[in-house]
Amino acid sequence: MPGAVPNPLRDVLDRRLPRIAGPSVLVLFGVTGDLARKKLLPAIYDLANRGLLPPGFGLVGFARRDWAHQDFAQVAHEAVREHARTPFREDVWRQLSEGMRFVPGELHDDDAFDKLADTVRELDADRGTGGNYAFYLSLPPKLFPTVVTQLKRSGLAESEEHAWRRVVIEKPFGHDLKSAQDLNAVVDDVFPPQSVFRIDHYLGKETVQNLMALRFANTLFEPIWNRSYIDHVQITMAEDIGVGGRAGYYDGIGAARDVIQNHLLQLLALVAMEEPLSFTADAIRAEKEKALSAVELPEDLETATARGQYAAGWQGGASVVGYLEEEGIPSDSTTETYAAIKLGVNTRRWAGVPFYLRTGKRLGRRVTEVALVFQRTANRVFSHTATEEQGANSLVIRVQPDEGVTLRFGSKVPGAAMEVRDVSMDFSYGESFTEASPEAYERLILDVLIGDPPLFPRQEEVELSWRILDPIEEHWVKAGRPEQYESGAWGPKSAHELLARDGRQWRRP
Ligand SMILES: NC(=O)C1=CN([C@@H]2O[C@H](COP(=O)(O)OP(=O)(O)OC[C@H]3O[C@@H](n4cnc5c(N)ncnc54)[C@H](OP(=O)(O)O)[C@@H]3O)[C@@H](O)[C@H]2O)C=CC1
Ligand SMILES: O=C1O[C@H](COP(=O)(O)O)[C@@H](O)[C@H](O)[C@H]1O
Repeated sequence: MPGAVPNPLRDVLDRRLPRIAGPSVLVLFGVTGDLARKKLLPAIYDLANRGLLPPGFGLVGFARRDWAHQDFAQVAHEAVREHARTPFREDVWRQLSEGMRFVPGELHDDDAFDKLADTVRELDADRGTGGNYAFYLSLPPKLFPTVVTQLKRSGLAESEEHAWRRVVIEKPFGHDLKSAQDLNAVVDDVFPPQSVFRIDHYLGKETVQNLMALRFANTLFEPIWNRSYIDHVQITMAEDIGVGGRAGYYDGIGAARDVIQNHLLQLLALVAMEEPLSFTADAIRAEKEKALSAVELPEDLETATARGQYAAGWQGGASVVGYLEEEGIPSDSTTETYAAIKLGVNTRRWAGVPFYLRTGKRLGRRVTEVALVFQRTANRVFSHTATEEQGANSLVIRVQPDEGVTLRFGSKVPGAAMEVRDVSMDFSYGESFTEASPEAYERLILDVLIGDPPLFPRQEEVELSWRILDPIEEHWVKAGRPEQYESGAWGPKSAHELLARDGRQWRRP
């Protein structure tokens, strides 16, 4: 019986069937923010355009603006025109915008929440969304408990028996272990675990999901995916943008809490974990949790970490201001905009293999990649000069923007001499697939509306990640001001020294 054959990719194959959201209302908090404008509203339109939202879908925005419904629809229209991936279609937009409502208010204001509850219920009745509501918290993290408490107080969190409620919580979930546990206690008091969707949008990226396909659907990589062959792993998330208009959110949070605690440690978990029993949420999360539990911090955090703050410089042919001169940033801020850390993973597969993680704003260019750098061969039969242009073999998963995978290895240079030089074998999504990659938020919002949890970290993963980061953050508080680095360069000197001490260097993506 074919269905009985164990096949870990079966769940993925099943996903080729169209998955369409059922009737529902999505309530979006923080609708005027950067994330909502650039990603969430365009993703909702793209889902509608692809026919993955039901015709009666409702969208309610909430923010501190004196807007009428049509003002919100106008803002959403501009966001969609500017950032959506699919072509603009008037009929799709009309249907979507007919289901849009806006409620102005402060999150602490009970009256505003009561108005929100009335608006959602009226829309539900108008559009026939069956009492199914999802609440998306695209807000500064300190406001998450307030909203969850208000959802309970206003009765919005409570559903009739036939309907569902889901809450989507943006990252970072807390700012340390204790606050993550406190936040979870608040959330847990209002929503059952299966209704809580902690978003880490990196898990929605095709290239990140492909890590599992690459490893577990091929015979080629897994046998060498271990300490016997791999010298070290580098995980890089570099951005060329600065803090932009997000001072209020970013200052005091910093690069490590903003993206290492979540995106980069999730990438580490996907690289380090063992093959899950299946692609169900429980099976994947269990393996990621084992990997995160095995993470070890080096003893000397001073030499195993680096952090920096961007100074003025040149980027894309223009001069840019330093972090301390950005609007809304205190001139004595010690928030880091660059962070690098060295971690170990104490498992049979990885013992002794360092994982170097780095992220920063205002770096040379925008690129995210995972590079597995292999041990060098003895090169016994080659003269030193024959291999001087050869580096270590590497397998690079190019997460973005040039999505694909590169295998780098040495090859004979044509000619009479036996000379070896590095060459690349490339897989590029654009060339290999006719199907375009959906934007991560498109995939994740759809999963929320369908109620499909595998791409959402659970509380245990969040807590394990804070356990890794907390001692580093504590060390940095004692260490004083972060080192300045020039905008447009590749981070502070201490980050380069971190690898140089180990006889290695950062890849230049
Ligand atoms: N921006 C990004 O690229 C990404 C962001 N995220 C996450 O998304 C979340 C939001 O980030 P981002 O959009 O960048 O933040 P912004 O600072 O750009 O937006 C914050 C939003 O929160 C609203 N808000 C703030 N205080 C209140 C309040 N007291 N009452 C009502 N509304 C309030 C603001 O509304 P108002 O107009 O009233 O001020 C605004 O809509 C964060 O958790 C962040 O980590 C995750 C991945 C990427
Ligand atoms: O989570 C975040 O991610 C964005 C970068 O996202 P990407 O998908 O473009 O890599 C980052 O700018 C932001 O600071 C952070 O909160």
